[in-house]
Formats: sequence, C-alpha cells, structure tokens
Amino acid sequence: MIEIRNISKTYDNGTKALKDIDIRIQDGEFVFIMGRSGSGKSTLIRLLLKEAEPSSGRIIVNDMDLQKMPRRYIPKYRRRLGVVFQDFRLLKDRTVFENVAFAQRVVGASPRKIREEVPRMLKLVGLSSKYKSFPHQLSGGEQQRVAIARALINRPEVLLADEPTGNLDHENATEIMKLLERINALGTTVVVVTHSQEIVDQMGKRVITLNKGRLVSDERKGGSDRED
Ligand SMILES: Nc1ncnc2c1ncn2[C@@H]1O[C@H](COP(=O)(O)OP(=O)(O)OP(=O)(O)O)[C@@H](O)[C@H]1O
Repeated sequence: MIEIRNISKTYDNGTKALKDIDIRIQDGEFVFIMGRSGSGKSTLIRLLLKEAEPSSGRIIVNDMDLQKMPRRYIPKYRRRLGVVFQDFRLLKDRTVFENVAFAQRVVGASPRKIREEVPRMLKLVGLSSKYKSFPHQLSGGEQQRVAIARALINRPEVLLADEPTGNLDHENATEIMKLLERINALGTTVVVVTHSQEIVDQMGKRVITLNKGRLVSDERKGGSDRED
C-alpha cells in the first residue's frame, strides 16, 4: 500500500508544488494522477521515488516510511518500483533485448535467468519479434513497450508511469494503456500520471486530480473495486 499523508512540498525558491496531499493506494489498484502542467504531478512521483524530500508529511510505501529510510537502502527501495517516462529513456546503442536485460544485470541476475525472463517479458509487451532491433528502428509505441518491459523485469510491486503516452498518437496511447491494464490485472499496482482527459475517460479507473498543488478530487470513473 502507498500512503501519502498530509504531504506538502515547497521548493527552495519558494514554489509550493504540493499542499496537504493525502492519498492512499491499495495493492493492486490502477490509479491515474491528473492535473494541468505545474499542478504537482511530477513532484509527487519524485517524492515517491525518494528523489526529492517533502517539506512536511509522511510517505509510507509497503510499510516503509520513506523519511526514516537509511540512505543506503534507497537503491534497493527504488528497485521495488518500476518507472516509465514520457521520453522512454532507452539505451540507444543497445538492442531491445539488451535494454531489458540490462536492468536484470544491474541487480546481478544470472545469464540463465536473463535468457529465460527477457523473452517472456518481451512476449508480454508484444515485442518478441523485435528483440534484435535498436530503439531508433522502433515506433514510439514500441519504444514505450520496451521501457515498460524494462521497468517490469525485476518484478516491482508498483509501476509508476509519468506521462507514458505523452509522445504517442491516440492509437499507440490506447495500446499502451491496454498493456498497463493487463499488467495491473496480473497483480502490479499501476500509477499513471497524465494530463489527458481523453485517456482517463476511456479507461474508467480511479482518478486523482491535482490543481495548483492541491488534491481537488479523487473519484472512480466506472468500476467498483475501490475500498475507501
Ligand atoms: N526543482 C524545482 N525547483 C523549483 N520549482 C520547481 C521544481 N520542480 C518543479 N517546480 C515547480 O513546482 C510546481 C509543480 O511542478 P511539477 O513538475 O510537479 O508539475 P507537473 O504537474 O508535473 O507539470 P507537468 O505536467 O508540466 O510536468 C511548478 O510550479 C514547477 O514550476
């Protein structure tokens, strides 16, 4: 579970990016975080990744209080979260296979495990036939699929996606959303930042809306698995 308790974040220059935010996300939920540019969405993601510190409040992820977490534990903590970004952030000089395998090598996975699991993950994201391709040989949608495969290869409990469809056309964006939905159905908690009303409307999930750093609504569009 992710508990964001009374979080405020004021940057050093005085910008109040988040004000008194309370959010609770249960294991296995699919949640959108919506809001206009500058509403604080990326700040929230940075706080969850412990790339920035809140000015006040607490964040607890799976019983770990991020404010009390020893510095040396941060890399290990971050590996429990898969992250994808708008700009894919793939290694340009590595193949699709190598991009995904790299994330496993970093955590010391055996070559055998990599040989087994990378193809399985590429199948899940629908890219089995492209494993030898380089990023520049792929469409934007395909590149985002590689990024998703890489984010998931070490089996994180939570997938954080910051504007994952921001660089994609409508068709590709819809395909990526369907993929995230399938990943969620397999048990991963999925948190998607977007400013696309269209995507949010078409998905029928819980939507948390921020405006100028404040949480202005938290509602489920369709569906019924919300607990509180
Ligand atoms: N490092 C920083 N230092 C100072 N102010 C910042 C910093 N990062 C973000 N801000 C400010 O905090 C506010 C929230 O920014 P944030 O990036 O979280 O918004 P966002 O909703 O993700 O926007 P976008 O959709 O454009 O990415 C904005 O006013 C922004 O200018």
